[in-house]
Amino acid sequence: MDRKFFKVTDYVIFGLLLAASAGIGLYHAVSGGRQRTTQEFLMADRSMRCLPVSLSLIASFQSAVAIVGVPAEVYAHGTQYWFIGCAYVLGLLIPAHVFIPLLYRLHLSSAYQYLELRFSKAVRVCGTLTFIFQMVVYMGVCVYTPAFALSAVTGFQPWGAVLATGLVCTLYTAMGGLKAVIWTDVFQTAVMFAGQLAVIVVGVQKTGGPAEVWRKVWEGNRISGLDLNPDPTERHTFWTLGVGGVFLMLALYGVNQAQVQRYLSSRTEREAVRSCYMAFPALQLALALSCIMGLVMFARYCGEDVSAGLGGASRDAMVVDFVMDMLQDLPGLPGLFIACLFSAALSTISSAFNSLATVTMEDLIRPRFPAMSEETATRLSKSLALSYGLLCLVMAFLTHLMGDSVLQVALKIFGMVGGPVLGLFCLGMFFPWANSTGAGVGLGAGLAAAFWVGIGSVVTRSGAGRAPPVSCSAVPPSHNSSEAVLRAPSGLQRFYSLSYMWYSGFSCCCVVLVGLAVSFLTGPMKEEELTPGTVFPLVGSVLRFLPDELKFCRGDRPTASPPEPPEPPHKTPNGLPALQDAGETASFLPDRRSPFVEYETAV
Ligand SMILES: O=C(O)CCCC[C@@H]1SC[C@@H]2NC(=O)N[C@@H]21
Ligand code: NA
Repeated sequence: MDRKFFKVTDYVIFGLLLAASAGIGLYHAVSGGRQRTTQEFLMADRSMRCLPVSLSLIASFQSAVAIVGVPAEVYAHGTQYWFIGCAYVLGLLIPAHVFIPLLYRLHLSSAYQYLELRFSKAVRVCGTLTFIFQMVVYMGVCVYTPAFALSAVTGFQPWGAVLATGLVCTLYTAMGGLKAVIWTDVFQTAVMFAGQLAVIVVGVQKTGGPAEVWRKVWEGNRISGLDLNPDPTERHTFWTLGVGGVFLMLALYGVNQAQVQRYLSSRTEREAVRSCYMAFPALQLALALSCIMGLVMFARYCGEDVSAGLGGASRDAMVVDFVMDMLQDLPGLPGLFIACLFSAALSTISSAFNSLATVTMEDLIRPRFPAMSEETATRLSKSLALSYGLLCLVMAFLTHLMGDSVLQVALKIFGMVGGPVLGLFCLGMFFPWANSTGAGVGLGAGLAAAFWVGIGSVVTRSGAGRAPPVSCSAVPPSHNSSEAVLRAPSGLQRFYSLSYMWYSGFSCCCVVLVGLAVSFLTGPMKEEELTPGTVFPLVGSVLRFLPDELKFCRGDRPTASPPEPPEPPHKTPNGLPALQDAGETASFLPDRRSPFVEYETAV
């Protein structure tokens, strides 16, 4: 690939992006409460409205990985990946109506405090450490991707870009806290969409217009139909993306601290729920833009077949090469696209820093030093954000060694690590019998199973998903070509060929099944032992319809008239009685009130 160098205007645009991001961070460092308390630094004073929160929700898990990885995926395999958009429906509805109501009313700062309320301090620490591992590895991918894609085609010193990104990001995150992170996310999401749109408009125009692009992608068999193949080892089908993708979305938008912190920073529960709804169209737009970019790239290059010999990683770099090819004679636009790439990276990395600092503070440090003063805690939180910044630069280097397509690496991380954490929360919220031992053993089993299949698939090089040859004429769809027949794996080989899109669902179910089994073996939880508000009410109402002998440990309930209910709690918007008033923290002491929140109206 010939090296295309930036012109002055490109450097100016890119510099403006970094300056604007740093500026927003500085503004929040010197305005409002000047970030003097952890409530402001980590929780934005719980004052955020739904618009910035919804854009920040998108930005947190839409990084350069998606900007580069999705077009490369569509270029090589067609638009099958677009079906992950079907997972966004349940992937946002369930967080809005299950996770947010339950977590918001417990008035938490960290999602993992829930695990202590429901299970034990040990389970909370395990959940926190698992989250930290997931985000540190993911951050490495997010820092590495734009820097190396950029250096592949512009001679930009890669580690210089990594340092610039890391430093600017650490600067505004460590100074401006969650408010700065959310407002820079809003700005960076706008830059991200603008950059992708520019590439698509110019790309279509340079490839002979929409009709010509459509003809080439259609003949090149890049428009995938609805693939209902039930085989779980088939890399991308409607089932792996539309159903397996729901578990992936729940692992991110339901229980991941970066997203939960945004829900908890909303001024009311209704604002948090609304931000979930508003995230839906923005997520669909982001997905559409990156998939269309891949199609335009295919229409542009299908005759030149530049990607056949390339591996996953270099196919990612090809996307940036395509963009430079399209935009090089339009001054400022290459700079805009690079700004888009780095905006996507910055908004994800800053969210990761801030959520990592929050859980480290709230889940690991503060419980050990309860007497710590507010300003020490705030200063410590800022230095934590800084240290995580440096750690992610190290992780960026390790990513360099992975070699796979970055989209694949990121989605595997979410599956192998996010899935088990999702399982832990589901075990706690939907299965009242689950106890701490079950939760701990279940989490371990889920992680072990996920790493077994994940590492097994890398070691045996199975489930890689052959890319069909790239040519303009119609090529046979990849899944029924000859090597698929040869590839029919059996036994353990088949297990290793499980589509990585099933990792979240598979590991989540492992945690729940093992967790329940161990809980029943070691004595299931009794109703009175549960902290109020830690089990989702749906379970309570379902149990009410069960015949009495199946009722959850209610056998010992006195048959006399039940004790008079405590003063009726005031209602929340959706009819559920509020478990905790705003200021209260959830009571750790078991309470006579049933953990299944009885409520008059159906949800
Ligand atoms: O872009 C990244 O950094 C990670 C790849 C996308 C992560 C998942 S895919 C489904 C959901 N939609 C998004 O935009 N991000 C998450
Ligand atoms: Na992002």
